[in-house]
Amino acid sequence: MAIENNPEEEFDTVFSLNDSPQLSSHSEQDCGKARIFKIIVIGDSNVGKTCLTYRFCGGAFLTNPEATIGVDFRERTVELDGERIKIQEDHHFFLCCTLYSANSCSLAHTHLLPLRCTY
Ligand SMILES: Nc1nc2c(ncn2[C@@H]2O[C@H](COP(=O)(O)OP(=O)(O)OP(=O)(O)O)[C@@H](O)[C@H]2O)c(=O)[nH]1
Repeated sequence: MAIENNPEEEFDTVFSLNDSPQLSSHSEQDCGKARIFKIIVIGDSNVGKTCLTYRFCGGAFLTNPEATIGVDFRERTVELDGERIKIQEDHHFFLCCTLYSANSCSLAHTHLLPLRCTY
């Protein structure tokens, strides 16, 4: 069973360079303790990638999202079976375009791609 963060205390997120630095509360101390899982979220523009990841990492729905240019990055630490696990999430619009052209398939929904796990 996963124990979720208290969003107000442990919401780790890194927004794009244009956003306020006060929103980031990433702790360097956490990096060495938790196993890290990286996830890529891809999908067409305006399908809800930003809101989905913000909701997962921040515990709240983003009411006024702006279009993401390039890549957005957030992370969240959860406790699973007594182990601290850090989930790092990138969401990409450009990668989606690349996959869309390569596969000639529709990416009308948000997709989650597990990338790798590091210690
Ligand atoms: N009704 C509804 N609207 C949603 C939901 N998730 C996101 N939206 C709306 O969909 C629009 C796009 O959401 P974003 O999260 O910015 O979408 P995105 O895929 O990150 O868009 P890009 O940054 O352009 O790639 C916004 O107006 C959101 O308010 C949802 O679950 N339900």
